[in-house]
Amino acid sequence: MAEPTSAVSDRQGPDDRSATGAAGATGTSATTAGGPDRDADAGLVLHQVAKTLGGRLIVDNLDLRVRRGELVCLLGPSGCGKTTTLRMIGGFLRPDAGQVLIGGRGYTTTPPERRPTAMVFQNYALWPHMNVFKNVAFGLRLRKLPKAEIAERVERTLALVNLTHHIRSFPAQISGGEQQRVALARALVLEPEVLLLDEPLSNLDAKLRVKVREDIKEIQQRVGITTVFVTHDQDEALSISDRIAVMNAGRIEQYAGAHDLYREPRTRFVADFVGTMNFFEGQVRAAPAGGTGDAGAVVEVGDVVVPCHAPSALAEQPGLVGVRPEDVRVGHPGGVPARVVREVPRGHFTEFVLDLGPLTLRAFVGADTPVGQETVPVTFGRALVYADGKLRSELPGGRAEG
Ligand SMILES: Nc1ncnc2c1ncn2[C@@H]1O[C@H](COP(=O)(O)OP(=O)(O)OP(=O)(O)O)[C@@H](O)[C@H]1O
Repeated sequence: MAEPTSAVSDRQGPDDRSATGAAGATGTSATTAGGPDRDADAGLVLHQVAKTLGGRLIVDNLDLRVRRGELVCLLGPSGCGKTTTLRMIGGFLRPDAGQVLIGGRGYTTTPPERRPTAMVFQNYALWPHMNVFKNVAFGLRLRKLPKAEIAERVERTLALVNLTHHIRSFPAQISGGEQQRVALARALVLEPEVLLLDEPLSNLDAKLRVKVREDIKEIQQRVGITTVFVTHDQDEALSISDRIAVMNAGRIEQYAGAHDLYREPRTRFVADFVGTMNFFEGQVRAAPAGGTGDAGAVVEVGDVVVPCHAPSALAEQPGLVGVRPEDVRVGHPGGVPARVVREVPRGHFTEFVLDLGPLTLRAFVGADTPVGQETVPVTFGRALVYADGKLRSELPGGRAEG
């Protein structure tokens, strides 16, 4: 097990003193054109970080800036390079190129134990023969801190994660969620500048995962610690992050808050990966005068013409159109008739599967929408238009998207 790391006391990171290893690891000032952001207010900066493993480029010139105290999720499908990126931040892997800065200091080539970072692993990596106190105290003992200080810091941290009552328990005597909180305490007790979490909830059942992720968020906010959290679970990322970096094939496709990521996915990949999206080939045009009520545009899919209130762009040619299920509006006047294929009650909303001739759509509608009808009128609230995999957001006359 790698031991989490100690804080570095002077303003310079070790990279600034010993220029070895990764390309460009040293001496770049904040004012250098194209250089990294050395702003000490940036909790963590990755600048053009790259890594090849087994002859494959796994992380591809990645840039990331995490503000002090911010919780950022690296979200992406299996194999996209999330863990590799996290391991480079923690010092367990050395980048082939690029720079890692923490609090404005360079740490690109610094070993894990000399970085102001601490990692929480997927499998907790607790020592089974040590009780909770000893597990949490382990890193402080290695640092040979005085006994009284160790006891004080361990007790304070266990109180923070609400585990004081288990201080003498062994890992096998506590639940999975509690074990995860011990792992968190073991990282936090070192008072790192950056906390790294690698799929920390994947060993927990679904209900407990929700509870523990809320605990982690609450503790992270209370401590105000800069945090990078790796997950492939979009629900987890959307619910706890200040910002989310969506990764695909070693690159960040989009870096934004949960709301923007969901409402304004900049690429087809993000639109598809985050949430549910109806995608189809269609043409988005200005509405013919007087034809579609108050909708300013229409989406044409074959012979079907659906009124649309807020398209991201109008296009002369058919292209890829994306409509979120909650933007498929059911029961509005002026809509085109759609056959109801299926209605699935989902508690606070109902999922409709709708047949519009050339198109099958999913719609999420309020639980108060009448059910049991054969056909329903359909309009679109918002439609996103993608060209070459990228969101088109220009509208004629500079009209902003509604
Ligand atoms: N030491 C290695 N040698 C060769 N290939 C590796 C090595 N470590 C990782 N890889 C490959 O790099 C790719 C990215 O791995 P990484 O663990 O970063 O992905 P990830 O996004 O965290 O995925 P997951 O969600 O499945 O953990 C994978 O295809 C993996 O097989």
